[in-house]
Parts: sequence; structure tokens; C-alpha cells
Amino acid sequence: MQLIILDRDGVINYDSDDYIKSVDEWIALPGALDAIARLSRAGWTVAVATNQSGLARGYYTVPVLESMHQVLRDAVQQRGGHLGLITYCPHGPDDHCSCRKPLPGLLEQVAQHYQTPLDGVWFVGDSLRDLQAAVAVNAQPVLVCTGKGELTRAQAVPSNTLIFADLSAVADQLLS
Ligand SMILES: O=P(O)(O)OC[C@@H](O)[C@H]1O[C@@H](OP(=O)(O)O)[C@@H](O)[C@@H](O)[C@@H]1O
Ligand SMILES: [Mg+2]
Ligand SMILES: [Zn+2]
Repeated sequence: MQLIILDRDGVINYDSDDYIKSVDEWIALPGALDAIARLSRAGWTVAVATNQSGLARGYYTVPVLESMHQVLRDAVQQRGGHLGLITYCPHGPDDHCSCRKPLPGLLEQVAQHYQTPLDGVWFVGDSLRDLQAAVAVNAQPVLVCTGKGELTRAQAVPSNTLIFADLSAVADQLLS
């Protein structure tokens, strides 16, 4: 199967250092929804793996998070696409869970859901922890320069990281 996994904040939607705490604060990045729909229409399975420590911090609730994700799903569907599994880590840094990126637990949940290996699967993120999670499961780390991506690019990223301007450029590459 053609599977691609996306980080959410900073890749699909604008990120904020104050967290994305409501549906109103959830604003898609230019071209991101069309990119997901283009991939989906071309037969790709598009999943999402996102840290959401704002839940543990009490900044928003699961119903609010789910409403953001319904907006995302509806917007992709309106473009003729389908968004697959959205898996998230609800924990905080001190919860010592196994799913908070850079740990690969979210990616492993995607692999389990689709019963497919992750070797070489593109995981597209804007933070170093996204790239590290990809490397941990032998997936392909892909950095986009939206969200925190430019800051991340200035750090030491995994040597095999692919770098693109944004999610639209990632879709262009995969669909070329
Ligand atoms: O990029 P993804 O994984 O989709 O989601 C990131 C968000 O959960 C938030 O993650 C926080 O990091 P801490 O969880 O506080 O370390 C901060 O980076 C926030 O700016 C950001 O909105
Ligand atoms: Mg991010
Ligand atoms: Zn977790």
C-alpha cells in the first residue's frame, strides 16, 4: 500500500507556541488540504501522527480536539479526498508514555492499524522529534519548512532527511 504519515501542527495547519486550543485556532496551511486530497485521490493512504500535550496540560479537551479533526476530515472530503487514521499522544512530557514523539509509538499504531511495515514510509514533520520518530522505525524522515521547520532545519537533522518547502511540494514529488 502507498502510505504516507503526516505530523499535524506546522505541517497541515498553522502551529502556535500557545498551542492550537480550539477549532477557531485550527487554520489549514496554504495548499495542505489540497495536497492531502491529491495524494488520496491518487490512491495514497494518508494518516496523521500528532503530539497533543495540550490535553495533558488542560488547554483543551478530547471533544475539542476531535472537532478540529472533523473539520480537517470534512475539508479533505470536500476536495474529493479521504483522510485515514489520525493518532495522537495525549500525554505530557512527564508522563513517560511510549507514544510521545520522538518515541515511535504513534507510528507503530499506524503500522498496526493498516497491518503494514513502516520501512521507507514517508513521515512528514516540522520538528526534530518527528524526524527522530521516523528514524526509530526505519521510516523516511521528511522535513517541511512550514511551522517550526525552518528552526528544525538549522539543527542537526538525520542524514537521510528529505527537505521540502511545504506539504504541497511533498505531494508534487510523490505524484510526479
Ligand atoms: O506538531 P504536532 O506533533 O502535530 O503537535 C505539536 C503540538 O502538540 C504542540 O507541541 C508543543 O510541544 P510540547 O508537547 O509542549 O513539547 C509545542 O511545540 C506547541 O507549539 C505545539 O502546538
Ligand atoms: Mg509539528
Ligand atoms: Zn503518549
